[in-house]
Amino acid sequence: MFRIGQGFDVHQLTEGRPLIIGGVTIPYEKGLLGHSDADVLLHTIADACLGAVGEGDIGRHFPDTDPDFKDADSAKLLEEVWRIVKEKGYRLGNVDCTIIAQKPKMAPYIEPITKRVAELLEGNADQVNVKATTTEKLGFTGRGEGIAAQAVILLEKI
Ligand SMILES: Nc1ccn([C@@H]2O[C@H](COP(=O)(O)O)[C@@H](O)[C@H]2O)c(=O)n1
Ligand SMILES: C[C@@]1(CO)OP(=O)(O)OP(=O)(O)OC[C@H]1O
Repeated sequence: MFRIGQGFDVHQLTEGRPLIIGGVTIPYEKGLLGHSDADVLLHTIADACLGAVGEGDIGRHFPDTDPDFKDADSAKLLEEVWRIVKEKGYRLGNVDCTIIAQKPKMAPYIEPITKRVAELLEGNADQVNVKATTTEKLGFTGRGEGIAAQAVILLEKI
């Protein structure tokens, strides 16, 4: 049996924060703003996982009003989400993600991000695909005001 889930998330770019995407710190003049470390890709993947197993979303599991999650490492949040997925008897089929960012150029970081996501979902790199796109300078992503990410995940019943 298979379950499918999708995720979408957006965070604002601001000065004075590190840019962390997919668990990888990327050198850039701005970082993402959030209650946690604002890792837009890991949040998106966590939401896709939770959606696939009918467990709501990350805000329900890790409220942004809870001081425990202030500046939280989103890898730890995804590990917790993955524990729920495994508890329900699923393993990774594959996950396909898109990072929507005008800048910075993501290409040099796609491989380390893919490896990290595979590690967090206890799969292999060939089960994880990470893409990036600009929005051709259109909209909030195009103006460099924020970064968005989306993901679709397929889980297989063990
Ligand atoms: N932040 C980004 C955005 C895009 N890329 C790569 O460039 C290719 C072309 O992007 P378009 O938005 O013009 O279609 C895209 O397919 C990515 O390979 C990137 O590395 N970083
Ligand atoms: C991750 C959480 C919790 O720290 O906070 P943020 O970093 O603000 O991220 P968001 O994607 O807005 O929603 C989930 C939150 O509850």
